[in-house]
Amino acid sequence: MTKTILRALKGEVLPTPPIWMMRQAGRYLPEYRETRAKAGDFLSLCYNPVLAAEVTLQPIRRYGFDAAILFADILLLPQALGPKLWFETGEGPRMETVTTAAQVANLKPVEAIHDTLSPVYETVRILAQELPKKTTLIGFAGAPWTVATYMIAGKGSKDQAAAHALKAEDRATFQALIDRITEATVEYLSAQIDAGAEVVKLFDSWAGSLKGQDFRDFAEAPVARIIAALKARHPGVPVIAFPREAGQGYIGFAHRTGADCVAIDNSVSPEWAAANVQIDGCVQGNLAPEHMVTGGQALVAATRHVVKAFSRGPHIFNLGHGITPDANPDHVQLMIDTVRGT
Ligand SMILES: Cc1c2[nH]c(c1CCC(=O)O)Cc1[nH]c(c(CCC(=O)O)c1C)Cc1[nH]c(c(CCC(=O)O)c1C)Cc1[nH]c(c(C)c1CCC(=O)O)C2
Repeated sequence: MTKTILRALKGEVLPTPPIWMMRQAGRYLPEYRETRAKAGDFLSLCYNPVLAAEVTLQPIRRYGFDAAILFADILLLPQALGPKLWFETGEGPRMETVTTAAQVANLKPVEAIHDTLSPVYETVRILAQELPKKTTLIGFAGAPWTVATYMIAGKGSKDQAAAHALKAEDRATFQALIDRITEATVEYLSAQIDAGAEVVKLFDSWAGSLKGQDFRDFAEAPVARIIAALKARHPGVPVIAFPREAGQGYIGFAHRTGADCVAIDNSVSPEWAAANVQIDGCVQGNLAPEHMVTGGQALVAATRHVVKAFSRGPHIFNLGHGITPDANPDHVQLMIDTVRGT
């Protein structure tokens, strides 16, 4: 019996959509907070295969999601290319910046990433052993544009101004950085697949700030390159792409990149996404994560709305973005029960 997530990714319309949740292993769960405290800090947790596998399994045990997503972070890959990475408590990630031709040239060669990232592959191997037979294991990486925004600014930013400035002022350096991340991402995801990942997902959290030709060049082209390289090496391993807040850019995204599924954020309606994106194949999404905080009848109604809007095509139920630390674990259960009709 093929796993439900893999069936949906092949284009099958299932009577009940399979379900998982972005950031399903995270601070809203007391058992996550406990394991994270044991690990010391977030990065130590990411690089501890036994504990990273443990937090990946926690939401599977508690809720029986149809997929588990490897516990790691999109910033581990740039860290493996050389720049220092740390997390400021209460503020988020900080990185050593890469903004000059010399700094791009000084990044470690792509083959060197495995020295840093081998614990992540070990986490995948543990999970491939320990997950229930019906649960799909999803590996992931950041898409090159989003990873580049953190490398260039050295932190998260609302408008990605530093990356847009480098793109405008030193196109060759910007392109060289995108190319290096693209090549490293192929090796990183390929190693995750070799270790046992059955699906991989590319997170382009800041795709929405790329407009017009920039969207084609930096949200689509690098993702298309990664998918083509992965398909050549691992035919049959599906790829989910998440060009968050792409808006009109969602239309035809699967065709132009080769993605098997497009994940949709909650700034567009499920009806719009069904009519414009799901016509090309499987979609994932797109309940607003705020419902995991507020719960109640509004959650039930919004969940039914998403399920119904996507019911005529292949669909994987998910949130439109990650669940937040202030979410209530009981509301997650209510969402799952509503989707599954139990
Ligand atoms: C932009 C981005 C990052 N990381 C990620 C993205 C893309 C998706 C998105 O847009 O949310 C992706 C990511 N981060 C994490 C995962 C693990 C798998 C999952 O459960 O989805 C995944 C897939 C764990 C994490 N990554 C992070 C946490 C919280 C860390 C903690 O325990 O303190 C988790 C569980 C930290 C992180 N990591 C990052 C930021 C900006 C932060 C700080 C923000 C925050 O505190 O929520 C970078």
